[in-house]
Amino acid sequence: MTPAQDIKPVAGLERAVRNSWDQNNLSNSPTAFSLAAQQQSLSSSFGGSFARRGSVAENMKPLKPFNTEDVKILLLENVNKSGQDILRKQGYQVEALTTSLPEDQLIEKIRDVQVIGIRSKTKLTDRVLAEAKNLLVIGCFCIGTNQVDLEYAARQGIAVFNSPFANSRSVAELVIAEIITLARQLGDRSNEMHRGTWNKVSAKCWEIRGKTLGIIGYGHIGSQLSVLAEAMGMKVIYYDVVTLMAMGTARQVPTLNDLLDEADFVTLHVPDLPETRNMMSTAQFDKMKHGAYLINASRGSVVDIPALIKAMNAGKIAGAALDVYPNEPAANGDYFNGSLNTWGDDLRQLHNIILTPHIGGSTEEAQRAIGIEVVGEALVRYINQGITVGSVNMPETQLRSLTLEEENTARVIYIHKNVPGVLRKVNEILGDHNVDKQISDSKGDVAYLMADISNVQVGEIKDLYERLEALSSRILTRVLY
Ligand SMILES: NC(=O)C1=CN([C@@H]2O[C@H](COP(=O)(O)OP(=O)(O)OC[C@H]3O[C@@H](n4cnc5c(N)ncnc54)[C@H](O)[C@@H]3O)[C@@H](O)[C@H]2O)C=CC1
Ligand SMILES: O=C(O)C(=O)COP(=O)(O)O
Repeated sequence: MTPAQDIKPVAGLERAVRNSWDQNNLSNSPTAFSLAAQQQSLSSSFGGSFARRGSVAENMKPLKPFNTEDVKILLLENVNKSGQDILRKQGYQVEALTTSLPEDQLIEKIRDVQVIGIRSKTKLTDRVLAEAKNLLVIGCFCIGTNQVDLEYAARQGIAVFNSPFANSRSVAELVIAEIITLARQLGDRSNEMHRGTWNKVSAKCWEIRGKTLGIIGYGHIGSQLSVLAEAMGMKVIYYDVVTLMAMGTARQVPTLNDLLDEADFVTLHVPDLPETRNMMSTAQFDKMKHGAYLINASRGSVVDIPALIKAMNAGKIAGAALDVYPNEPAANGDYFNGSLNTWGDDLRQLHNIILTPHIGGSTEEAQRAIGIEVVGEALVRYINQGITVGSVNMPETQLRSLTLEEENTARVIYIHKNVPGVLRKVNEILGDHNVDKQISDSKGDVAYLMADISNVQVGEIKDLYERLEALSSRILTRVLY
């Protein structure tokens, strides 16, 4: 059973109508989750077609106490079927596309959906998110979240989730393969054979045993790689901005230059941040050992490609493997056609360079695991129960899952500006009912409040909802029951 099957939607009044941070520019027009529709689903829930008390077996089924089929989900970039299946089983409307979309088409589609699932290519900028009036949640079916304006999303009340380590192993294994491939010039030999040339050489081909691997960024991927590399007889050093426990006999070095001085192979596993942009450029290549190798499977922004080309042409760098690039296309097809990158042709001419199309995390195992994790442990729990554990841009809050046995109970979710006095006003409104549990936390400008209230009648929910919506601190109100 997937975790998502345990998370039942709580029956409910859902409203995705949102105010933007600037209350004056707001559209309050009802959406797919309009009040009328909610009331309709509400009355059908209580009109006998939906029994609140059911057998355990009945409760194991994906229930539809509110119209889950009203929830529209757009999945881009070939999100794995494992995730799609769970969403469809929940009853949501799922549209799954194999590619990313150009911005104008993305804007057109995002206006209409409550949930979007993306991978590393789709850029959810403030410009795009400003149009996403119905969006409740973004699922990044990958590790990196640099493609989403996380702060802007939070200020719009849109939670963002990712899969923090389900593809780490796949990346680490790819890098191991690349280290050996570069050390033995396998790419060149294979290309020669494909062209019909037998070129048996041992000059400048090496074992990796006893060589030093320098890992920049010792997080999930860097530390996995460290273990694999040591098992193959390499010495491992690493550089990270934080002090981290070494795996095995690896050793943290204090500066990037220390790492570049010592390493035979340098591999990058840092996120895309202002501080990591072009962190490998001319000065860093100059610092590397003569005949060292460079591997980048992190983000294309981290390596200055023209500087790498120069260092390789000068013979300073003996080989490189690139999985990521500054501009990556939205779909499979032509890439090095000269229009995207002026350096494309120069890169392709180099010897002993492995160029892969951002496939570090592209294995069956990783994609299946990511699909299940992002959907089951993030999206469904968030849509159905408002739980934000694992969110990368909202405070992490959790109350135990509400069950359908709990009569006259509602879960209030109130995402609001993190300003003084909000809790007092919210509690004045909730105070007419019995507040069983409440949790509130903030992250930067945004705070997230969850409260389970009992002794609330269905007829009272609309009023409760409207009073919360009227508060000036409000970003998004949801009442689930
Ligand atoms: N090629 C591919 O298909 C994939 C690429 N990635 C990329 O790999 C990156 C790393 O992934 P994880 O290891 O899971 O991330 P992580 O967050 O676990 O580790 C990143 C490490 O980099 C360190 N770091 C941050 N800034 C630094 C700096 N300026 N200098 C040195 N260290 C710094 C952090 O302290 C952290 O320890 C992701 O952010 C993503 O962009 C991730 C998965 C697949
Ligand atoms: O997980 C990541 O951050 C990756 O870079 C993998 O991206 P992808 O899912 O292959 O678009």
